[in-house]
Amino acid sequence: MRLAWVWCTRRAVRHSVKVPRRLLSAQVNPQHDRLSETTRNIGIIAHIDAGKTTTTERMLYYSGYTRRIGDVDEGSTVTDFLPAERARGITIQSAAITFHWPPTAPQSPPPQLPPTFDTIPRSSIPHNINLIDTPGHADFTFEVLRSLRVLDGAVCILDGVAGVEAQTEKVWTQAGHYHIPRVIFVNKLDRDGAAFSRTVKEIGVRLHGWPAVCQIPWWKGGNGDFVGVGDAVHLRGLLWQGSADGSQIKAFELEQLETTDTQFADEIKKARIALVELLSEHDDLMVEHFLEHDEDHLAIPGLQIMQSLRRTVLQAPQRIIPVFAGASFRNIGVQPLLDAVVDLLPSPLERPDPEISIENQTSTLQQLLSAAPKPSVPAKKHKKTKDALDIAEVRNLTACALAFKVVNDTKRGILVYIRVYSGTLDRGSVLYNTNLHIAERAPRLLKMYANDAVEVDSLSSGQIGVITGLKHARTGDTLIVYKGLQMKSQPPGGLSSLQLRPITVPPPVFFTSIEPQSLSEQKHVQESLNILLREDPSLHLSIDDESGQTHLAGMGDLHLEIARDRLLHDFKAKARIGKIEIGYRETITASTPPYTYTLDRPIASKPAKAAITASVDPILDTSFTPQDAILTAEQQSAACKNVPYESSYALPDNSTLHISHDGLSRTDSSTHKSLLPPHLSLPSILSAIHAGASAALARGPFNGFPVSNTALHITLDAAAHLYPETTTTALSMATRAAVAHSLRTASETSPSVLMEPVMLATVFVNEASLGAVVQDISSARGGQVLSLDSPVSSSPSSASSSPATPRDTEDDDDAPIIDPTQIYTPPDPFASGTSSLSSDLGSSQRQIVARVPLKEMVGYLNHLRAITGGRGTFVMTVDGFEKMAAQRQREVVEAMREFV
Ligand SMILES: Nc1nc2c(ncn2[C@@H]2O[C@H](COP(=O)(O)OP(=O)(O)OP(=O)(O)O)[C@@H](O)[C@H]2O)c(=O)[nH]1
Repeated sequence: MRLAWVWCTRRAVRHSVKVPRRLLSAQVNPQHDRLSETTRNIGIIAHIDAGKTTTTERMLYYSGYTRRIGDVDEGSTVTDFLPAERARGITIQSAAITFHWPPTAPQSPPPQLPPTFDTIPRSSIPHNINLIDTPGHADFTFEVLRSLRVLDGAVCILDGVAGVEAQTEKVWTQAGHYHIPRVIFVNKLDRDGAAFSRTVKEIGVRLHGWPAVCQIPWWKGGNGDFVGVGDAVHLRGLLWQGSADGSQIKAFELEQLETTDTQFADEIKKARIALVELLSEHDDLMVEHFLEHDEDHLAIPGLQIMQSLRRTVLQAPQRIIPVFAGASFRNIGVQPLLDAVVDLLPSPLERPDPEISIENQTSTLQQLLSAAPKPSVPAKKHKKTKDALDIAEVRNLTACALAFKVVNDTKRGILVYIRVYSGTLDRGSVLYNTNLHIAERAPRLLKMYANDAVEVDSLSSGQIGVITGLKHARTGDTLIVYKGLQMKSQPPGGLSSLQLRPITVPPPVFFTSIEPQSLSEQKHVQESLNILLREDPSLHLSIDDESGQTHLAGMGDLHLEIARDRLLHDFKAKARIGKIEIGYRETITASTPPYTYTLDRPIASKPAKAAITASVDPILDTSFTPQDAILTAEQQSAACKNVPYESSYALPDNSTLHISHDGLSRTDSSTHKSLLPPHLSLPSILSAIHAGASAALARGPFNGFPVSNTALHITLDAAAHLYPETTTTALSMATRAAVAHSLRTASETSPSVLMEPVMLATVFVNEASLGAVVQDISSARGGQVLSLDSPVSSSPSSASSSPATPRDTEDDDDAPIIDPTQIYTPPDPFASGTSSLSSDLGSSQRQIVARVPLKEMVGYLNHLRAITGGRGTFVMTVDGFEKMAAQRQREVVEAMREFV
């Protein structure tokens, strides 16, 4: 028997399907739901090298989008299109691609939907798949997080030899945090040492869900080459043979297999029984089907099994994890995986209402659109309450989208990838950017097919697409369309502060210096850096006024290495780039008396005069958290204390700013006229002081690192400090000079101390290497081991109660404790020895959680591999910044001096 999608694939490949140019733009409002229903916004997530890019290439090929299969190792893939990605064979920037599954013939009209999917599978109707390929390397975790926000479902790819790896576990948990339904593809089953069963058990134990084995591997003759899969849902064997590109698949019904390969047929039956039993525990309808079919596990139609799987996958939290098998490099298993994407993962219509924040309070988009916004949870650090928005204001909000990625394309310029969350965004719309508070027009809208693009007239709710020609929008910005909005105006009321799924950027812990090679190069270098920053908000830029150097800070050494490569090779910027160094912070230990600085010199050839009084106090915390290190722009600019004559702000790195402005009330401006020069207002003065103070803290007096744990006190005496020539620039410069002087005085009175980033590292090793690794962490690296666990024995509850465990939980305190012996798996023909899988699992893998200074973790992977015979892996996140002991600080400072 030939399968429908085999035929479709061949036909599509033959005709090289090109998506009709106006397919999407032809959609009018009544069709949007139909389009949404047949849309899947999915991501591929996994540990580095598990085979995401290889699998994506096959998906594009079988969907008829490409004519040949790209190869990661030859650097010819479609999705890894940055030269830096192709050179390293890894994915750095997530690429968003649209294709159709099953493939549609050219010019075919949008699909008609049946009244229900009770009698035919969803995968029999062409779906519009927006696929986001995410990077696997820990340095790009933020890129993964950013992608996760716009996904409706995900395929997690596991390496069938390595099993569940550290980064997979981390990303899986993050996806769970966003309640993203997931299916698993166990890849690389063609490789020596592939262990499907062990991997499935690891899924249960380490990913905390019940694996629903939908396919089992088909080894030729029971223990030979990997040739196909046994399909427990539809009770058949699928054999990939007859064509090198994997487009021909032979299906064998169970009855046929019973005569040709009894053992395999028996195993498919066992898998089906286990599947029905498992589903029955989580889905009442499956129990009904089971009873209707006289309790015969094999008699239940495949379609009903698929529907039951879908219901359980869409449950939140997700308890059942469908597992599929294959080897994408050998072109085995990808077409049924695509069917599973369509059949099991949700459409945008089936996703929870997206979170928003509006005037620093959280709510959901639907609550807002129903014109009854009820901000429920006050955002951290903000007490301000919000009046409900005017109904008319909300009605005029015609579209709302999130810019989730910005890419500089050599051919098309800056591409802003967006996901539309409500309404329809039309070509030429004026978009209001609620992060930057500016409006800009969307000149062109595109749907991206990897390197190819199709222009469309509109993008409707649930769709992912690209806007070209935007000059300002950055990754993470919210874009709204407000009826009648002009380019220079802003939407009324709180709408101008509407943020979709706000995300906190983690603090940068590495930095490098960048200097243009010549003055004439300065402009190009600056422009290139600006693009890099628009693309990646986890990069930070600061200018060191004293040395004139620009500092670029990021999340990891690879992160900065890639930024450097992009700058030098992709943007051809001529710049000298320094060594990648750790981003320490420095903090004062003495207070200073008030110091007044008066600026009295021309600025930009115009007379300028302003004065400011500043003093500083140390905040004596010995550590601070990543949340204290980074504040959102809104948090930084919002005064957190509403005393009329005093404004207080939280600053990054656990510092604070207190401005007292006697006589100038925040709540009553009646006195301002007599006290302020006519061209100044209190808000503009406060914002100038804020900017000057932040600039002074960006470079400390001790070693030039950003200053942390410092309370700044500014006094503004309107009568003594403000002059007719006072401008906001002059005020900002005076503040900066006054604060910098105070910091210097503090540092001279009592030496400043350094604070270093400390990481929370989770290291996975074999039992045999445990001692050596623990010894290395605690002695050689000065780390503190917090827990030693066997992942099998550690229950999720004990894991989450441990402060050491970096699992950011799925808000799921009842995650099941999975006993691996209760998980069905087929036998692994290549499993070693006589030990049972569960004891293998329990004894072989150990998990060490430790806090270790970042400095000691630089280059750790190579060392770990050396002492664990290549099997050890680890993940780490910033746990906070801590004061360094005197001896350690001396060593670091000396090393820095040597380097200078
Ligand atoms: N034997 C075998 N090798 C595979 C298979 N799938 C991928 N590979 C190889 O594994 C390596 C990594 O594959 P990629 O597709 O780049 O993996 P990735 O997950 O995209 O990696 P990153 O982009 O770096 O995160 C490449 O050398 C592939 O050829 C498979 O099914 N079998």
